[in-house]
Amino acid sequence: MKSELVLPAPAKLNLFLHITGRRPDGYHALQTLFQFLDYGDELGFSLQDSLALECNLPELVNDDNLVLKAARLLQKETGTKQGARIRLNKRLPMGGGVGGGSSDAATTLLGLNELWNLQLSEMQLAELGLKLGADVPVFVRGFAAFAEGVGEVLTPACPPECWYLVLVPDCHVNTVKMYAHRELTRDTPAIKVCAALETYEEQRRHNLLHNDFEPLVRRLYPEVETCIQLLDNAGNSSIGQAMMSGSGACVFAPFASREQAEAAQATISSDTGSEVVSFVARGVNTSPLHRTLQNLQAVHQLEACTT
Ligand SMILES: C[C@@](CO)(OP(=O)(O)O)[C@H](O)COP(=O)(O)OP(=O)(O)OC[C@H]1O[C@@H](n2ccc(N)nc2=O)[C@H](O)[C@@H]1O
Ligand SMILES: Nc1ncnc2c1ncn2[C@@H]1O[C@H](COP(=O)(O)OP(=O)(O)O)[C@@H](O)[C@H]1O
Repeated sequence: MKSELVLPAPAKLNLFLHITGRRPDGYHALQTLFQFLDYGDELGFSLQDSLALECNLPELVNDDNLVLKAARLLQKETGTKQGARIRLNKRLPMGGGVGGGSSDAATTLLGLNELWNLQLSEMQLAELGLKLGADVPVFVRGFAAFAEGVGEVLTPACPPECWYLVLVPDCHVNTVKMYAHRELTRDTPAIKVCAALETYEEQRRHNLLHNDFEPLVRRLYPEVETCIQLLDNAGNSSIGQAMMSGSGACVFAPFASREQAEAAQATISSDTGSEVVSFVARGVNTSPLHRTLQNLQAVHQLEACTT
């Protein structure tokens, strides 16, 4: 049995999201604060001659899957003839605003870089990642960040690592359609990088954080509006406002402890007859992917020392 490299593909939250303009190429200029969650998909990589994807959701096995796109891009850029069997265990909601597809792509870039011993730097992989999607670079770099540009200009940040209750509304929000919507707010004044974290702290204390997609998505998708209200009603012990992540549909509220987040989750479950899908996860400023890779490297170094 060939050994498998097993790596996490964590979710992200946008702790605020400001759209500050529209570029000539149609992409939007953003300012957003990314934090990872210790919850996500899992991928397994093992060497074989050709490239093949397996998934617990068979409908995801197609050429448009970002995992296969990332693997092919890496083959093309490096000229490697190596292949891989890639196993994707999908847990994250799709089109949920928590970056599942982008995170899968980033984990594939880092995983195959290891498996195929390509020795590309994280900067090189982040540049490749940007060709796959604006959210891929932050997952490749693996640090919580204040992001600008289209989401790829990253300044490390350390927002509090609190616990989040994330609700998954029963609807799929199309990111492209939301970006193209004529009623989207695109003129939020830009803030300076050096002031961004102070602004975050200040706005967080006064429940003034905002996501420019949120008013539009709440209006177009009643499921999202309902979930925000559920969080507002159940979140007595919440330490901040309920918000939407990315272009939706997921919404979240922060808590000081796992127990408090789980208590709010239980209240919502009993109020709704367990109809709303949700999960509790911790916000982390270093990606679980990078922690796993560092641990693997430490094990390899130890093995090299003892043999
Ligand atoms: C909204 C955000 C916030 O983090 O997240 P999600 O809700 O998708 O998780 C991201 O900007 C989503 O990034 P991502 O999902 O990687 O977008 P891409 O695949 O690069 O782009 C999909 C389409 O969205 C639009 N797009 C994307 C990023 C951006 N800064 N401006 C845009 O206008 C473009 O029309 C593009 O063709
Ligand atoms: N590995 C993947 N996981 C999830 N979605 C993927 C994947 N590869 C491609 N996609 C496509 O990308 C779209 C958005 O994916 P996703 O990253 O889950 O959304 P979001 O960024 O809103 O969280 C999906 O609707 C799907 O069509």
